[in-house]
Amino acid sequence: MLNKSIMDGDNPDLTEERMKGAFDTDKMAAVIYGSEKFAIRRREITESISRIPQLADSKPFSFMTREEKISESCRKLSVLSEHWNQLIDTNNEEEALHLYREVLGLEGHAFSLHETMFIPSLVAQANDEQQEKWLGRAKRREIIGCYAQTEMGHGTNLRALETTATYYPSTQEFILHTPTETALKWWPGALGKSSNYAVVVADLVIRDTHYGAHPFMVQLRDEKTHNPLPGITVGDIGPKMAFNGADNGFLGFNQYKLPRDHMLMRHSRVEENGTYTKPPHAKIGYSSMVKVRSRMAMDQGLFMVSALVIAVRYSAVRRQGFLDDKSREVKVLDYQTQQHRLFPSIARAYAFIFCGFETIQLYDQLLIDVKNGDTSGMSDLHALTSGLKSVVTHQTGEGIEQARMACGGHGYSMASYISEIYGVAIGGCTYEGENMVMLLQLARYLVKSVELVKTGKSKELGPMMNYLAEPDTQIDLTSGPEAYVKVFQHAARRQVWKATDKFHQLMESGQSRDIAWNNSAVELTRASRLHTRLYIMETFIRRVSSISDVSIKKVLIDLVNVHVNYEVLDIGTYALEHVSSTQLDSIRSQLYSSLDTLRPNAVSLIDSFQISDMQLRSVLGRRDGHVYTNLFEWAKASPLNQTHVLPSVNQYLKPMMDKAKL
Ligand SMILES: CC/C=C\C/C=C\C/C=C\C/C=C\C/C=C\C/C=C\C=C\C(=O)SCCNC(=O)CCNC(=O)[C@H](O)C(C)(C)COP(=O)(O)OP(=O)(O)OC[C@H]1O[C@@H](n2cnc3c(N)ncnc32)[C@H](O)[C@@H]1OP(=O)(O)O
Ligand SMILES: Cc1cc2nc3c(=O)[nH]c(=O)nc-3n(C[C@H](O)[C@H](O)[C@H](O)COP(=O)(O)OP(=O)(O)OC[C@H]3O[C@@H](n4cnc5c(N)ncnc54)[C@H](O)[C@@H]3O)c2cc1C
Repeated sequence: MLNKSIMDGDNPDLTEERMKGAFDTDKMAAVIYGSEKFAIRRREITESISRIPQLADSKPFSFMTREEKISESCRKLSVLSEHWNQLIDTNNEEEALHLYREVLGLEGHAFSLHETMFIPSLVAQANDEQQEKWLGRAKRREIIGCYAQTEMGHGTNLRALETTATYYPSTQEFILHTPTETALKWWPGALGKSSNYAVVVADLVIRDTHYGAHPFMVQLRDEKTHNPLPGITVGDIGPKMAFNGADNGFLGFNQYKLPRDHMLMRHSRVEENGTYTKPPHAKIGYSSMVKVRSRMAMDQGLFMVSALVIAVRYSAVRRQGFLDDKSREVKVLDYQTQQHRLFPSIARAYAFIFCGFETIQLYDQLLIDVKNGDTSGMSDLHALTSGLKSVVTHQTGEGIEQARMACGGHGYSMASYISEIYGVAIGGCTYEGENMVMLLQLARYLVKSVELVKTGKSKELGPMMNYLAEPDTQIDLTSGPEAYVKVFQHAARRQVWKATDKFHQLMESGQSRDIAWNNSAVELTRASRLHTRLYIMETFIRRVSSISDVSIKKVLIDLVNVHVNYEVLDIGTYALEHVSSTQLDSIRSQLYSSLDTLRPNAVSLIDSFQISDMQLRSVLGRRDGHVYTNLFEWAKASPLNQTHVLPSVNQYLKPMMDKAKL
């Protein structure tokens, strides 16, 4: 049996799809998750969780109020705390994240920022003594932490953060203060009600000199009573578009005293007498953001996959309309439009995850290099992850929304759960740097790279930038996926040079640097997107080329073909400058035939992600495919259906109708 999801009693339409799969889904899982070892560990963890009934949702999550969701996730966290060491290797971040996803899903929880930003901030920013003091406690979850940087008035422009940390040598203390309403910390996940500690980013002030954003370890609540400490105002910012299981919060300080050694001092220092030592790289304090951005291709890929698991499985059991055979309605997955809606997103999800593995490794390496005093890789990774986070979040949003529409009416129901996935994923366009802003960060790097080429310093180009110095060449589209890479290289190079030229010309015409930049910004963001999409395509092809298993490689090449054809058509207006409209027509035909080729493996490709029903929380996406019976059961569980007549009917509608009858 190649598709390891096949089980007796499943919907026969799904079983039929799984029987068609031409590759072993366990082997594909090993490719997706980077190693056979981790793919096996994922399955073992999922299996162990299923043997602990208290870890299951106590009722359908979509019917819970916000308060119930928060309480439910805390209940599960307390159950988890009894089993942590048996379930996972607690030093393995990927195992921990898998456990969180399986048990707590994606709507957020008390530890939402603890693993992803609080601990990483301590790892990257605290010195050895500080790590000794806090890291163990954080890892053992004796304390709960978050990352409090954004303020009501400023999130993007970190240089304008208003919260101050003023150092007084006489007492060897910092005074944290929130000088205005707009200086309130606003948005940090799990800050409002759960966390008792935070890494707070504040403007360091010593003897009236402002040194800018620096991280501080701050206790917010009493460890015994959990009450806010004197001088601290903290609370929840209210319901959001999604992610409502998390208590994103506000935080204000009223002349709050903090001992000197609570500034995280691995890279910059304040001595007892107030002498300041600056860090080896000006932006080293931003590393927690780079860490999260380096994870986002992977995490967003998994969000998109969740929506696709639901939409593809449902499309295989949903029958509507006819093709040739008029005796039985077809699976909607057989419609070309449905395939065109879903398959390119499957390809992107695979591509994002492969990129994600690469950037996570790059961050881990950078962390080691920085600890050894080498900060030279920071700019490259900042540029790469800034572009990648922006492109993947945007395309993930598009892909999830298409998946929702691909499920027709039931896709709009919370029974599909796709709207929740969409709401959570789309937050990624904003958090960790608003997408336009981050595309412009990459653009700075691209412009500098063109300037290097223009001044004959191509040898100094960073990784992935050499193509900017190469001349356009003839493209032979019959030469395989590499030809499509060439199309992207041509298009990205042309756009990067065009945007840079525009920026330079505007400055030469007398505009200041900042105004010229702003007047070139749309073209610059286009350049960043093309460059990033080129990187995604190259990584995808490189990863697939490295695979040795024949059946896995074959289906992934089919997926690459969908990807390259779709992507080139998607940038048609840029591509037309390098390929003819006749060539584009032939790419279109190839795309349609690549959709056809992929069709028999569609269900196995998404099954290979091995996302459990517990995590999916979707009636439409159930592994067994028994959608309709369970849809009815799900609706019956609605609180509205627990009584035949609602109090509001007796209170308002009935009197109104009775009055109308008089
Ligand atoms: C969730 C956890 C648990 C389990 C997970 C399990 C399952 C997942 C399921 C659910 C999770 C779902 C959702 C998660 C939910 C919530 C999200 C979580 C966290 C969110 C956190 C946050 O949002 S934290 C706040 C983030 N804020 C930002 O990103 C702010 C953006 N702004 C900036 O970064 C900066 O202000 C700026 C870079 C835009 C500008 O900085 P500035 O100092 O002004 O610098 P510039 O003048 O522009 O540039 C000067 C040079 O410096 C270079 N630079 C800038 N930054 C860096 C850097 N980081 N590294 C290296 N170099 C850098 C820049 O390029 C310039 O270089 P030049 O050479 O051109 O001069
Ligand atoms: C779900 C979620 C979770 C979050 N979690 C945390 C957290 O844990 N900790 C934390 O500290 N923060 C958190 N945040 C805050 C988040 O990081 C910020 O909202 C984000 O960085 C964007 O900043 P902003 O809100 O100031 O947007 P703004 O900068 O006000 O953006 C508004 C508009 O202005 C544009 N704009 C701004 N500056 C420029 C520029 N220089 N050039 C061109 N256009 C520009 C943007 O593109 C956007 O269109 C979270 C946010 C969300 C939504």
